[in-house]
Amino acid sequence: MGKYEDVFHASSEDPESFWLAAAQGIDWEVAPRRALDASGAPFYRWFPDGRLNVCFNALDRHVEAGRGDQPALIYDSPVTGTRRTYSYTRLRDEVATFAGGLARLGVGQGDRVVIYMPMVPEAAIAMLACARIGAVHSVVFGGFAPHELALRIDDAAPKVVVSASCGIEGKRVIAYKPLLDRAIELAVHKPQKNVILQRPQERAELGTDDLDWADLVAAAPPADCVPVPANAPLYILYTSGTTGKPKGVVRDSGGYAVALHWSMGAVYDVGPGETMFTGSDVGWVVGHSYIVYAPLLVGATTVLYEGKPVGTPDAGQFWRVAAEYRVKSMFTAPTAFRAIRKEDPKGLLTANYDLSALRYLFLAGERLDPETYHWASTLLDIPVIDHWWQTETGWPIVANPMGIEAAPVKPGSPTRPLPGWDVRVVDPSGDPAPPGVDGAIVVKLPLPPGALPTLWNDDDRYVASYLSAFDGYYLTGDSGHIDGDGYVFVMGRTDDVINVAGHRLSTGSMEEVLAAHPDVAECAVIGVADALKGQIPRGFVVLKAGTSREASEIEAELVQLVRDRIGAVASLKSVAVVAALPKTRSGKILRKTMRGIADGHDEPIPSTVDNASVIDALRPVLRSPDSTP
Ligand SMILES: CCC(=O)SCCNC(=O)CCNC(=O)[C@H](O)C(C)(C)COP(=O)(O)OP(=O)(O)OC[C@H]1O[C@@H](n2cnc3c(N)ncnc32)[C@H](O)[C@@H]1OP(=O)(O)O
Repeated sequence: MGKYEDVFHASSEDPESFWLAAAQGIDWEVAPRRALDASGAPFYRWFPDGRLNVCFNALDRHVEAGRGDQPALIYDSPVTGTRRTYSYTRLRDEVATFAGGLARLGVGQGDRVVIYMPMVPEAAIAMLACARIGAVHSVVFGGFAPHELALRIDDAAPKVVVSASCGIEGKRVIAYKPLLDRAIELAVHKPQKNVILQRPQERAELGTDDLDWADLVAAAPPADCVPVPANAPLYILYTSGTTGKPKGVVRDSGGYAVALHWSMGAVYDVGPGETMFTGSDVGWVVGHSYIVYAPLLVGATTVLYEGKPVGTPDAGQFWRVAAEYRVKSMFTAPTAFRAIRKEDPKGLLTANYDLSALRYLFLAGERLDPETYHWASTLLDIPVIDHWWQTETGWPIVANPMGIEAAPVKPGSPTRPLPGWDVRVVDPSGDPAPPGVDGAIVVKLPLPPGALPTLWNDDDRYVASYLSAFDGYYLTGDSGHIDGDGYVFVMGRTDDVINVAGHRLSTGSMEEVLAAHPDVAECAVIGVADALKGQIPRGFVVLKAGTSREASEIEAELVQLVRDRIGAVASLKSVAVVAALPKTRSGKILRKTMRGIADGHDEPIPSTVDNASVIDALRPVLRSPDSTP
């Protein structure tokens, strides 16, 4: 057996010993004597008798161990021309002070704090400050519109919201405060205070419920770490479901800390004093896990980058960051690499930088197409590691573990399941699919430490969404197959969630927005293949009888409506008014057929179709987004 097989075998034969051994990488106030508590199955808990503080593990313990002068976080912002290095001591002190400020505002253990911020170090400081005092943060991605922020505020019911005066998107300055004000207006729950980081690019006008970040910290005494039970929630992170209401993924403290710490060595091969650069956003789980928590938990240096892979100002910025900070592991989404390749197809800009420290490129967040894989691995001549995981899981499910053993790569596959993950593929009746045959990808319960224990305030939805399709298994919502060598191939989704530039979005929630337009009788939104973003959404609407307005006018309104309600991140740029939508005889819209045709496949027409001529009429519109019916 190879080393991977040995480790995997150890994790599945005796998970209790395996995870208790991994737990030794964490400093506990009370060390756990048990790993798994299955007494409440299907709700599983990890390290039920342990107590810890995640912020202490991320910061204080490294200072106490003599690493206080080492860089913990490097802020690199080409859009503002700023570079700032936080040593572990400085980051610990700034986090402790902000935590003291939050405590002064009445935030205590278990209270929620919503963080709606651009990619500035204060976003990470606010997250760690919550962890320090046992508060639960919920970071909302800055590309979401007020309506989406309001939904999250209502669900999380935060005492305080932390935000900034503005974000910077390429060359555009986006004022955040009006978006926050609008969200609070829309929300039923009203936070007691908003803490606003004033940025020089655009200062916000503060109201009576607002506090300037600088004023808060100026008057705050530093707060100590508050040890919490391992099962205390560290954060809530919302993700798209099949309806407009996002799902609040809960992350526990102990299991997450153990899993992330273990993954840094086993998967990413990054340890104390080494540097990781994750080109993502703190609003996504990749940002939570591999910009903020995991690198700090192991005493590494993390790079927090405010900019884009291209255009800020050029396609060489990721190489610059890698060279300047001697990055060992770089992690980003395939879309970022497709964008770089589009701008610099031969990768000529790499020649300007010393990439000798760069050992690995990790890619996740969406399917890695073989072309991008080959381009990146030929250009960089280092292992390019596709890996697969989800907001729900918190850390990778399937990956080629660089710290254990590098397996031969099969382009199109993220390789084999990591220890802790018993991944299966099943047919619709729950029977195992034979090797190479596509089906639903599921994971046998219990999920390992770090994965979601439930949804915020919604155990029923947790069971209904993830556990009820196949008894004893977690439904990933992804489809694919496992080949004869145990390699997993993730091919797509089984629901109406789409992946646009590594952003997980619900077509159902976009349909809800289109359907709310007064002229729309019915609609469908589908995700179609896109060379740059992987997938993009396209909308199709049928107008109410008697509507006499210009179709183009309504189409433009609908595009704007989705942007206003969900946010720019939805990337819905094309909505077409059509005469009818294809349906089955029972009235179900044939979205899968529409998607197949739009993607240029020879899509079979289902025998249940009500009126095949509707499909014929729609075919040219589906094939070309610009053609009119
Ligand atoms: C493994 C578990 C997971 O999957 S966690 C999720 C992992 N996903 C990621 O890390 C996301 C990776 N993608 C990216 O970083 C970006 O999409 C990259 C590749 C950099 C491209 O960025 P960009 O060119 O802005 O395209 P986009 O599709 O992201 O943006 C669409 C429109 O939204 C806007 N937007 C984006 N972010 C913000 C923000 N924080 N605040 C305000 N607006 C934002 C963009 O500017 C863009 O707007 P517009 O349509 O051009 O006007």
